[in-house]
Amino acid sequence: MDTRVPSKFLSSPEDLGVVAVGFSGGQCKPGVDAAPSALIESGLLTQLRDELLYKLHGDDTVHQYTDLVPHDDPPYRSMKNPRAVSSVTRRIADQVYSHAKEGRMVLTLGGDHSIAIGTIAGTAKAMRERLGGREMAVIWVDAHADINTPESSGSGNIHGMPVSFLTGLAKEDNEEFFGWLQPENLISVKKLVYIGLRDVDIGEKQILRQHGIKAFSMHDIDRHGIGRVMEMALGHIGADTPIHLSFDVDALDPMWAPSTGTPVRGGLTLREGDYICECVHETGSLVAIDLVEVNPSLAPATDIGAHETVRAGCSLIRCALGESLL
Ligand SMILES: NC(=[NH2+])NCCC[C@H](N)C(=O)O
Ligand SMILES: [Mn+2]
Ligand SMILES: [Mn+2]
Repeated sequence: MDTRVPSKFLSSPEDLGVVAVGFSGGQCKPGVDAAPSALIESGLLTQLRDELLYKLHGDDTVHQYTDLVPHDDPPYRSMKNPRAVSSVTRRIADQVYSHAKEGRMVLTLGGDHSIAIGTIAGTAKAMRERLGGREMAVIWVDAHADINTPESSGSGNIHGMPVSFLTGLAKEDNEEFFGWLQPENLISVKKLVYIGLRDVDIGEKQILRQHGIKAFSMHDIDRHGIGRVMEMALGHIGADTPIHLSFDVDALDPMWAPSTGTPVRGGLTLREGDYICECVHETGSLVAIDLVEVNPSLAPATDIGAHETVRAGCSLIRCALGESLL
């Protein structure tokens, strides 16, 4: 049954561009590159086609981007695998842009969260072009803020830095190291909203405070409930702004999503995660969604964990794309 809410900013909202990114270079644990295949094998795309009635574009093949990963990629400004992540995200930006400029909804299956440098760069540019220069908003659902600069990062893992590059807080002129990001690829810190935070580095807290970035931590969700938090989050963005939803599966409690590289206890229930996605769908403003950091090879104790995490990821995506309960 077609239960989708009419879309405000897409010219062909029933068309879904799918980008499957088998890339793990933004962090050090292998396996997160296998997530797109695991999600697809569990039937995600079939469900989107047959149950939610989307026309899928792009392909079922998972991009490995091996042609873009150099043999030798020494750190730069303390970033690990900087050339690989820069060139892969640059390619992703083109892929996402080409779907979004056609007025399609875009679904990107990661991969680690560094890939959001590409997805958001792609939609931000397409929305500006399609909507007369209008800025897009980003809802970043995550245990982490991923807003370290190369200098503030303790790990050097670029999956902890995408938001600093996307907001222009981290700057770099060299094309080899994200210098390809142009003003039209960036988003404003005023249009960024976090939900689910509970493991934020000291340097990141300073950045959030200094720029007055809207953030709803797990504490806020405990205090107000997820219903009120979503009202406040969407109220901050406003009804006339396209939304890119970037969902890190580690926002969910490890009880629901144990197979992920940097799990943090005290997270969202699966129902709260689904609710966030349903509310974003209901706005009619959603233009793109990323699901990242599912790592099927990290299954504590049994491989039931991997299966559960993949299932949770599929559920989040279906909710964001209009699956309704009744
Ligand atoms: N996308 C993620 N899971 N990010 C985790 C980031 C952890 C830590 N803040 C770092 O910068 O390394
Ligand atoms: Mn995270
Ligand atoms: Mn993240």
